[in-house]
Amino acid sequence: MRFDVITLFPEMFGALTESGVSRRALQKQLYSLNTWNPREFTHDRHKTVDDRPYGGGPGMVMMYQPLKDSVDAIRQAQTTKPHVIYLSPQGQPLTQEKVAQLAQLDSITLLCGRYEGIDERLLQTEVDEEICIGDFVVSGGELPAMMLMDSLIRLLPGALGHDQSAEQDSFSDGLLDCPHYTRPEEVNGMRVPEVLLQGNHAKIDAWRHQQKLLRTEQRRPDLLARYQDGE
Ligand SMILES: Nc1nonc1C(=O)NCc1ccc(Cl)cc1
Repeated sequence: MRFDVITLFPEMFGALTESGVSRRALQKQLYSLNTWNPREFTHDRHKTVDDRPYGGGPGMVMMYQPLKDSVDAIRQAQTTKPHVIYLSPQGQPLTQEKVAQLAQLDSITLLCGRYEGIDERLLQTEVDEEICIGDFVVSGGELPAMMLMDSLIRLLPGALGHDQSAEQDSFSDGLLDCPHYTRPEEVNGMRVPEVLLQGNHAKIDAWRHQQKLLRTEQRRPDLLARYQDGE
């Protein structure tokens, strides 16, 4: 998987490349990451990437030209046609199902906005889809982009060791995850459920599935409805 990211803060993406599953996957060359700073595609002394909004109002808007030139440079840098995604609260809500679909692509370009927004003409002409990671607002598209990238990277073959498989993830089967326990068997007077200690794997699997259903019904009945409809 090739990732290209358009961002004013490329150093933020060290959070992915410096630790954990995403660091190891990069070392194993399961994906590549190139960041592109629109400031390097400006031609004025002040490297201007934003300007005041037409129609007035607070804040600034990211200008079309530096972003367009960034996208053009990314298209020029590869033979594959990248799938261009803009992260914003105006996008389609991200689901694990969508992540699984995107994980099949060869090249994804992520456009990270800052300020109040991006000139709409760039979105209309260069962006294939807008994705929202939750109904809340953060200060820029970088953290949402890293969350999307992390959810994709962990699904790449070889990213998770054989002992952690993405198939058993919460949401991978549309249900919430079951409770987990590890040593010691008793801590502060609290014991591990006996079924998990007896080594009967059919019973353990049944208990875990029942816990997933119970937890989903209690915490996210909306997901249960979709699960039962076999969606
Ligand atoms: N929620 C979300 N899901 O995806 N992105 C978000 C989000 O809050 N982005 C902040 C943001 C996005 C674009 C611009 Cl120009 C400024 C700030």
